[in-house]
Order: sequence, then structure tokens, then C-alpha cells
Amino acid sequence: MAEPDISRVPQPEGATGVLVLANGEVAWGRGFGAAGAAVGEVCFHTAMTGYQEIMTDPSFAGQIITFTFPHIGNVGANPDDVEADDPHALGMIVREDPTAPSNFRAMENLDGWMKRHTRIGLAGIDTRALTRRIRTGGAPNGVVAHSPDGTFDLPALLAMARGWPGLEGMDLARQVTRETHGTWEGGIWRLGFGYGAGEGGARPHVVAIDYGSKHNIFRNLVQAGAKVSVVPAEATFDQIMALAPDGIFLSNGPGDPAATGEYAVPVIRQLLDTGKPLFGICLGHQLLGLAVGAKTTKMFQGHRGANHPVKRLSDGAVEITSMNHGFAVERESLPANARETHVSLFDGSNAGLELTDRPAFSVQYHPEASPGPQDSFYLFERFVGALR
Ligand SMILES: NC(=O)CC[C@H](N)C(=O)O
Repeated sequence: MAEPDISRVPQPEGATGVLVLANGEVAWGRGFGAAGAAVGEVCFHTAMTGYQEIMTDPSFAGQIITFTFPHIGNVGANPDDVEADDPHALGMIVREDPTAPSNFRAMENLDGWMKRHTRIGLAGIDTRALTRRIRTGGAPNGVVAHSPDGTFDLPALLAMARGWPGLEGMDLARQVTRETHGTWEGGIWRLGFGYGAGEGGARPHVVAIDYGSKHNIFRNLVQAGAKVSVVPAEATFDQIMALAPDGIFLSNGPGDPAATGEYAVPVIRQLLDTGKPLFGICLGHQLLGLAVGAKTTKMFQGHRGANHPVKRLSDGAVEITSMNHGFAVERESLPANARETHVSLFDGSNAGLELTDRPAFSVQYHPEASPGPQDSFYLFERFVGALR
């Protein structure tokens, strides 16, 4: 059957934004934020709060986020609720047009913030239908485009969506990591106080490898009593050891862990051999898995939300967690010296592991929340406690 001609798809009056999926599906809406077009994987996120944290999480590089919560933008934007200096998600797709902010912490509206950071917004989309489509068909590649005067070249946008290679096999950590090593200052945020300082005195030293890290991880490490240094994704074993770490942290980050693993895994193996405690989150969890010989695979639709239940196998407790991942460690591929510690109660996928012969553990979810529940803060305390 001949493919329908996309140039004939009718454009409704007043449409200033559009989503074009690689299979030729088109959804019209109203653009906001920056004008232009961005191509990436279209995923969905179910958190009801925290859109600024989500947009700035570097793990979202290469992705366009559909928010299932219909009212996005109603608390505006502020300089505090960010997980990196700039947004990393390419764009956002929402149901309702963002309204003027109503919140005492708002410093600007979402539209202005998106514009200032050159990110594209698309409102007026049936996000329930789009989410169902992703749930049944997997996360598609697509383009979001915003043209204030309503001119769109649909065949060109379709070609852009089709020309994008997809996240599988893509290393993005190198693009979002920092360039030089530095120290991290600042603990967790409290109303009326802002970001506090860490406790003084002799604190164990954590060297964190930044594959695309969220700031709140470092704030939580500081809160748990650590002194934190951060090194770029491609830091060598010698560069890391020169900082005299008491423990090593592997950060979250975007892209395919197997691709990032090509340079990350040899360093992690050397670090494991030192016998120093090691803790990994999300991409860091996947990289630890790869380092001990496990495999990672691309998930069908991934997990992105702030209420994902996870079972802790040691005592059967359930943690409500924040999640954002599209790849997973294959349980069956875990070697004899790695034990599964946590399991997703949504689909039974692996959500944590620990080594039985070295002091290393990691989780697929985000104990730093931001946004999300704080059930899993104990992991930071366990790690920093092991360094004392
Ligand atoms: N948040 C993360 O670290 C994501 C890890 C990896 N990029 C994935 O999508 O699975």
C-alpha cells in the first residue's frame, strides 16, 4: 500500500506547533517556548510536579517529554529547581496551554524560561492518546516543531524524524558531562533556607564520575556527610585515584549504557579492584552491571515517573521511587558475584544490585528524587556510612 502523502495532511487554523512521528503520524497543537524543530525519542513522564527538574535532568538528552499531568507550567520557573544549569530534554508536549504562574517562588513563566533556554514546547496535544500510543507501540522517534507564524514543512520534518538514528547505540554522556574536575558545594534545599552547606570537619571523600549527573544526587551525598568531588565522564583511573577518594560514585546520565560503557567500563573495573566502596545510580547502575559482565537492553517504553513502586528483596519493603530510564540490566545476565537487591513492581524488571565480593551496590531508580518521594535516602547514608 502506498504511504499517505504527508504534505496533504490538513493544518487546522491557529496551529503553531506540531509533532511528527517517524511513522508519519501528525499531531497539531500550539507552540510555546523557542521556535524551531527538535528531533529525538518521544517518551512520557507521569510526575505531577517537578517539570523544571525533569527538563533539566541531563538523562533526558535526546528525548522529548510528554507530560501526562495536564497542567504543566502553573508554578512557573525559578533558578533553584534545576538539576543542571540548562535543560537537557529537547522539548515538552503538554495538554493545556501553560497559564501565568501562581506560586510565590516563581521568577518567570514557563514559556519565557523555555524560550531563554531554546527549548520547544507543544501544547494542546491529546497527551492521553499519545501516552497510550507509546505504551502500546513503544517510544517512537519524532520531531516537535514550533513556528509562531504557522508555517511548517511536514515532509522535511518527517525526513528529520526518520533520519534520526534512535537512542540505541548512542553515547550521550560525553556530550553532557563537565569538562574539568571540581568540588561540589551545597546540601539539600529547605524552605526559607535554600541550599544548605554540608557538615564541617573531616568528611569522607566521594569522587563522583559525571555521566550527566543531577545536582540533587550531590546535595544528598553532602547531606549524608560526604565531601564530593566531580570528574568528567572520561576521567582516567589515575586521575580519579590522584584525588584520593574514600569512595566512588557513578552518576545517572543519558543514552545507551552499552555505548557509554566502551570507555566507562574499563575504568570502573579498575576502580572495583581497589576495593573502595562504590555506589551507582541509574546509568551508573547499568555501567556497574556491564562492568561485572551483565548485559543491558533497551526497554519497550521505559519508566519515567515519580511514583514507581520497587520491592527491596532483603526485607520485602516497598519503596516508592522516582524513575527515568529506557534501558535496563538483564537479571538473567548477572554473574554469580552480583545479587539482585530491588525489583520494579510495575513490570518485574531489575531495579538494584550489589556485589557479593566487593563493597559495591547500585540502583536503577533515583533515590535523590527531584522530583519524587524520598523513601530511598537511606542509600546515601548507607554508602557514606561505609566510607567512615
Ligand atoms: N536516568 C538515567 O541515568 C538514565 C539511564 C539510561 N540513559 C536509560 O535511559 O536507561
